[in-house]
Amino acid sequence: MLTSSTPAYLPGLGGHFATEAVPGALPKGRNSPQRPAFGLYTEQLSGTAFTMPRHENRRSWLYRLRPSADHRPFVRYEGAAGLRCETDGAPLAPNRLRWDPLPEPAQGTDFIDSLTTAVFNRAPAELEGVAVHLYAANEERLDRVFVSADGELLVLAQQGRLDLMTELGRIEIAPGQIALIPRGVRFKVALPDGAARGYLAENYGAPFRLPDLGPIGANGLANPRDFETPIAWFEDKDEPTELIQKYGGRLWTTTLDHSPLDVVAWHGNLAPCRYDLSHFNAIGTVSFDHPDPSIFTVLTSPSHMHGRANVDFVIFPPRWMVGEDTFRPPWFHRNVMSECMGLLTGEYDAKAEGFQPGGLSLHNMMSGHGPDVETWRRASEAELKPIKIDGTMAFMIESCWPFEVAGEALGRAQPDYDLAWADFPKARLP
Ligand SMILES: O=C(O)Cc1cc(O)ccc1O
Ligand SMILES: [Fe+2]
Repeated sequence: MLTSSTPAYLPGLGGHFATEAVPGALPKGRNSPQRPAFGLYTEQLSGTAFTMPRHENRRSWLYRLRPSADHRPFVRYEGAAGLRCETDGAPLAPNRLRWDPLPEPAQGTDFIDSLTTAVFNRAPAELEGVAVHLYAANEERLDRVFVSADGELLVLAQQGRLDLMTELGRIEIAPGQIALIPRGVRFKVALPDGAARGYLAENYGAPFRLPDLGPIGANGLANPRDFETPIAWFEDKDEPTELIQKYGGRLWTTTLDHSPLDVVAWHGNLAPCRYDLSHFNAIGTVSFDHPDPSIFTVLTSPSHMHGRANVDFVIFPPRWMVGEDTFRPPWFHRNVMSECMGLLTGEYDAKAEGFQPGGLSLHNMMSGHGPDVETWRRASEAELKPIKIDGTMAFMIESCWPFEVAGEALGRAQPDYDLAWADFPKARLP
């Protein structure tokens, strides 16, 4: 049995896993025996309605030291002042926006208190929409556990590793790797490098899944075997532990007399996982034209309209550009979908400057955008030999619902982003 302090993982996405940290903890042949082994408590964690069709049904069975029902009332949590899906009250303007990375956090800022909302749409109770938050932490607080009842969390590490100690196991991610934490799964965050920065997309809607591949065939893009789910891990800790829950867009707190990360064994298909974006099998043109960025979809959360995503998580990874007679960077476009982009490392091929790693941009429904003037000039004049776009990883959280801008974030936006598209020379007719 694996007992080392290094997390161990089970490969695959969408499978049914069974794992126990103590031999004999997992019941055999049934979910809720009369007397579970060692006096463990049985709990079903449902990520979809009981009645969802089988291929979309997500739930796991947890066997834990204490039932998670054992807690006193939650009261409002007053920290994490930046985690607010609220506007400044003004109507949403059809402006393009871009942000520099978050400023240095004050000393002693942990992961939870560092969470800062940038953009959001819909509301948790609608079970649709997504919020994009950033984190920049420099303090480890292992006596505090976080959980979002509002949505599934997609964690994108940009600087510094995270050790996500979840109820279902421990996940380590380094910059360029992502983690997916299902709605309702509790976790605390260790910072092996002492500090960390990154992004958090909180998906209120249908759980993320791999996109259909259509004519691409049975393989490609993100392959299921590259996702890794942790084996069961738990802590047996009878010490005061603060449990901070995001619920209805607000934060709530209660203090337990034990760690809630006490799941000794579990089985099912609702579990956290991680994925290294360098495993993404990028597909692009080998003839001409710049394809739609949907070819770079890692994960999708469908909306109720077939083919139109509640959220697509899209990346722009290192890749060869070989298109002939083609303007190779992203074209000018106006999109019915709304695009929020971040940059994990390197440079993004549509922007010559101003879009920094750790930064964010917003191009909402029907906002004209695309290459900045410098990128347009270079790409229009470039010799079209094969070139490798390397050392870069941008991503997009694309949603069918236009994003609102958090009041606090609006004040931090770059004042002159529109200038990225000023001074294009006018076309000359014959
Ligand atoms: O706007 C962006 O930079 C994202 C994007 C990239 C691309 O290659 C095509 C369309 C698109 O929206
Ligand atoms: Fe775009």
